[in-house]
Amino acid sequence: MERKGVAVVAVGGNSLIKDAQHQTVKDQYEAGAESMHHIAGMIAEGWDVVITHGNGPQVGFVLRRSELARHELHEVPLDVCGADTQGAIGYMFTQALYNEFLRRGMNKKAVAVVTQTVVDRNDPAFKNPTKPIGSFMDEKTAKERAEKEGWVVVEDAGRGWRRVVPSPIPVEIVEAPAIRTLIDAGFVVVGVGGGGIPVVRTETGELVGVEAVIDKDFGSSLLATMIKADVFIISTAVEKVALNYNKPNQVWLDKMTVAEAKAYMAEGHFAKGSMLPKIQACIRFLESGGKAALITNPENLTRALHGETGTWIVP
Ligand SMILES: Nc1ncnc2c1ncn2[C@@H]1O[C@H](COP(=O)(O)OP(=O)(O)O)[C@@H](O)[C@H]1O
Ligand SMILES: NC(=O)OP(=O)(O)O
Repeated sequence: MERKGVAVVAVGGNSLIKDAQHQTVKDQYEAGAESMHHIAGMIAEGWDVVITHGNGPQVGFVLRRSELARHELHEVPLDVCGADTQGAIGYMFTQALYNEFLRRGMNKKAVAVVTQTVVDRNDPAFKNPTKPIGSFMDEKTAKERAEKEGWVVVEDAGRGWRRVVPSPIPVEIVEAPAIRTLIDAGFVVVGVGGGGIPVVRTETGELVGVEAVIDKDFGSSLLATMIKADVFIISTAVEKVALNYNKPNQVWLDKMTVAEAKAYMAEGHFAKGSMLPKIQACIRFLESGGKAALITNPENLTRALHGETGTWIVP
């Protein structure tokens, strides 16, 4: 089969948790399997794929479980909670892909890589938590937790209140060379879950975990740069990016250049905490030598790769 190139596909958190009523492991498996079904479609067409994913809700659930059990068991630091989510989501995705390849009669294998992401220990984000994790709460519960448990809480994009933690900028993906080697050997890789487990380098060059959650779009974009991916794809809930999103004069975009994306960003078209980091992550990839970035939803991945839909961002 003709090889089309290497694609890094960042799968959004909403692909795993549709709403507050569908959060069980079974629900998450089914939601993840749906995305894997669409990604298997692009693999069948010849793309070599690295799948990355969010972990915002899940890492908060693991942390909360640890806090609620502290009268009986040791607590789990946030970096280890992140590692736990990579394992659980990596397990779900690779199993869903295994079953998908079996059904399609495809000779492909998927593997999940526990991934560490180096951050700067002096990143100002450590003093200014911004990354929402875990469940949504009402304002009263959020304020009580802030008071009693020392949480920092914010109102998250009109959807309710959430706990926030530091989210430093990723500097290096430690396992990027291993991921590239696996791709070159024909594996489908699941990696950089939750943007990678945040670690810092000590003065002697050793790695140590830190309490933070990296933005998965930024971690995924850095991986795409480091492995020289041909295309960086963000798979989220919308088929295309819009100007004047959700307003009467909304316009869907087929394509924009980096310069146009920056101008639209300055005009405030992309919401902070949702579309803005995705556009910024695409710009970083393209300004670091990447040739093309694409934002679309899982069901339109192959159509978008044929140039029929999605929003393409080019240098
Ligand atoms: N200009 C825009 N165009 C399209 N979607 C937008 C825009 N601004 C904000 N959004 C919202 O951003 C969402 C994607 O962000 P988010 O839900 O945080 O992603 P994910 O969980 O997939 O990483 C879209 O589903 C849409 O609701
Ligand atoms: N780590 C991260 O960015 O996760 P979400 O995309 O689920 O918020």
